[in-house]
Amino acid sequence: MRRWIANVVVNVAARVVDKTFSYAVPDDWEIHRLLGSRVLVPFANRKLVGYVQSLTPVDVSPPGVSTVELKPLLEMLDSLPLLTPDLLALAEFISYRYAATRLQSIETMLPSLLRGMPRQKGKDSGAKAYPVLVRSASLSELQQALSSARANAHWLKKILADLMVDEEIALAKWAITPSHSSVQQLLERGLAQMQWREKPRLQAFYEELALSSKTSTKSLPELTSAQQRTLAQLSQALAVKESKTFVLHGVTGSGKTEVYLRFIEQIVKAGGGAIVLVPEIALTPQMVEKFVSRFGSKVALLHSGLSDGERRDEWMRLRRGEACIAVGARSAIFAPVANLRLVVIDEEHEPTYKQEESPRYDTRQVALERARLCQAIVLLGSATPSLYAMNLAETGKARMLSLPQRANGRPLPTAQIIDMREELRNGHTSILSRALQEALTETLARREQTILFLNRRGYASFLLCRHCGEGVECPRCSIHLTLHRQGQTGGFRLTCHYCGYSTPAPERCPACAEVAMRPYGLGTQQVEDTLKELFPTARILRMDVDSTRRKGAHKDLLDKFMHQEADLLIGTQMIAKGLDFPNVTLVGVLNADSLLMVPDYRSEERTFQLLTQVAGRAGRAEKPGSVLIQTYRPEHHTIVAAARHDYNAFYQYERYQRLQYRYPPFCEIAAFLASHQEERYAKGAAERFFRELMRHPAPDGVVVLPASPAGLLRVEDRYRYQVVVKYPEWNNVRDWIIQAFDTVYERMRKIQGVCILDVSAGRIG
Ligand SMILES: Nc1ncnc2c1ncn2[C@@H]1O[C@H](COP(=O)(O)OP(=O)(O)OP(=O)(O)O)[C@@H](O)[C@H]1O
Ligand SMILES: [Zn+2]
Ligand SMILES: [Zn+2]
Repeated sequence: MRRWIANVVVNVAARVVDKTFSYAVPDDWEIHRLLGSRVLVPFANRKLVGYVQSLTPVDVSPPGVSTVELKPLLEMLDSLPLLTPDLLALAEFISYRYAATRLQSIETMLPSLLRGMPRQKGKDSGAKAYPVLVRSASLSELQQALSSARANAHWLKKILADLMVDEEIALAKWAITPSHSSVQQLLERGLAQMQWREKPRLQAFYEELALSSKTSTKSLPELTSAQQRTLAQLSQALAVKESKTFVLHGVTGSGKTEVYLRFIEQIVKAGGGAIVLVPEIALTPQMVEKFVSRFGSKVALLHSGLSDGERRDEWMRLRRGEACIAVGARSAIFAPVANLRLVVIDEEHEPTYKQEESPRYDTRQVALERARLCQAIVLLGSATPSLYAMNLAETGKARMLSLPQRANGRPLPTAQIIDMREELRNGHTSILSRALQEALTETLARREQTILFLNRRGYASFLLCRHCGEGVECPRCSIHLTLHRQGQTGGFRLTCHYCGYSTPAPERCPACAEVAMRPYGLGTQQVEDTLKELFPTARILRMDVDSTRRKGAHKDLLDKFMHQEADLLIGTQMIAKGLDFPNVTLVGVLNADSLLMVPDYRSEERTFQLLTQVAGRAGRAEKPGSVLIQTYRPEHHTIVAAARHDYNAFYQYERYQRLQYRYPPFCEIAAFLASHQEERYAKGAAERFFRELMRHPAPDGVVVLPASPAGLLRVEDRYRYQVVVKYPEWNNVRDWIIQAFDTVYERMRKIQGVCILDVSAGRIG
């Protein structure tokens, strides 16, 4: 007789219990439902929830005598296992690759309502059950039943005819209840079965969208030859069924989305599933609409804008196979899509694909692993592929696909660099150069639309005393407070963009008490003011974190702009991504330099990406577009390359720099962060970690930078120190790093109790 041992990840957060615990599976349990399910286990005199990570058979002879003395599992908590085998394997990968605990890795995959102890579905669960009839006989049997039905059995004939078309139909279609005599007859004769389905709250949304766009789906555009070529290569890879990675480099407006849609259509027709990742779903409503209107409720949306209940419902629809396309932000990479054939990462270069809390995974890397486990395809799409993606292609781990022209055959907008030093020399101090003012005037006169991009929200970057030169810092973070105006006419406040601290803007300098405070550094609110003065009749919208706090505000603003109820849209990077407005012919970048000044090895890459994305919003339909880039550094190679749409020039230069100074993708970076309310503890912990590392010889090719203050020394009242390690490959350094980490982690926990050490492994891009 065969018995089973269940290896369980128990719901205890401590790092010391980061292992699986073994329990005996009671003999009468259904083993096939157990793997990946939640179970109740006895643990240190308590009953805790755990996740069954694996099952081990034990051959027991003679029957009834166990070779191991294990406590038995107490209860199975899921009727359908939450985690499929590929997700269980992926969780293992994540805890190994990003130095996270097994529990963290599993829980990061699940919607919060499906973590830990199952909750009773309360009023808010939203999932309402509705009855469906499911065909349970062959078509010929149904045909037979239909032809032998009595002439006046209208209902029966109608239902039978419908069931021959659709395998499953909601009773609502015929507006009848389960007790209807025709239904009862079908059930008795075994021709159909009654089942209950949960109705997700988002269903109404899907139905509405699908209806409103019925007309547009009829007229799908004919693919361009480049799109056709791309699709053909993807289809070929799909046919072989092995894991392949593609980097799709398509200029802005080249029709990447259409390629995703057509490819997914093929996949779904063949019974496969897909995951489509977008940087931030709230910022890409147009993308979501395209998917839902093409695929209806086969799409499940997964993102942070949903309520917990909605997220759970959407997740379960995928798990039960009712939906097969997951569209969502970063964490949708863990969507339980069955028969997964494709993962699309749109705008793969976006920083939001890196999770900045434990487990600190890079979505692109997780996607590659998941695809490997499922023999699926990964498609990394971008107008400005990241250095990471390009490196995959160069090292033979991915293949390049390209869409070098806009889908409608229109040229990319011409871009002009405006030298702001020249403006100043000529006595023009306005935030808008003369050229941009003129272009704006003309665009307004033509009744076309303009987008102005500025990378800073609020009114001004900071307040500075003209008398003593002091600024105002956040009392809890080592950063200057940003000046904000409340409402259209309200007073001014100083706000911390890190911790949210806010205080009325002082009239007198807090340091010297002089009335000499002046704002410096342009913010979106100030630009809005200036534009209202310059163009009093223009209709202006502002889009940034502050103007889009209300749920749905983002979409409302975009809809307004889309319906041409405004002439001018001012915004932060929120407006850079994926928007497709046909009437926008002018794009202005107010201060390209502010992007370059961020002290980070990625700031030039980021600048190039943002400038290209923003510029790409202009002239997307029939009318030609133009782009004006204001800068104090007109010769900077990044700005020049972006203005020329010269990706390759930028890429070659940047690649050389990264190689020369050894930065990702030519190595990986792991950072260890120690933080504490008292500076000496944070510093001490980081130093201790450094010493602990040094006690063992470093593997080849590893560089360790000694403990130093993190980018921002203090955030939310905690001092932060870090140790940075550069290494060629995680496999070779993992054990060396983890032993030092665990040692220091334990010691610090015991000595100071509150000192947190955080490990961030594997910065790859
Ligand atoms: N084959 C085609 N013929 C005509 N128009 C097309 C075709 N394919 C896509 N389009 C249209 O071209 C526009 C740009 O397409 P899409 O938004 O997919 O581009 P994209 O490559 O994702 O651009 P971006 O990177 O700027 O977001 C859309 O309005 C889309 O409907
Ligand atoms: Zn002062
Ligand atoms: Zn702060």
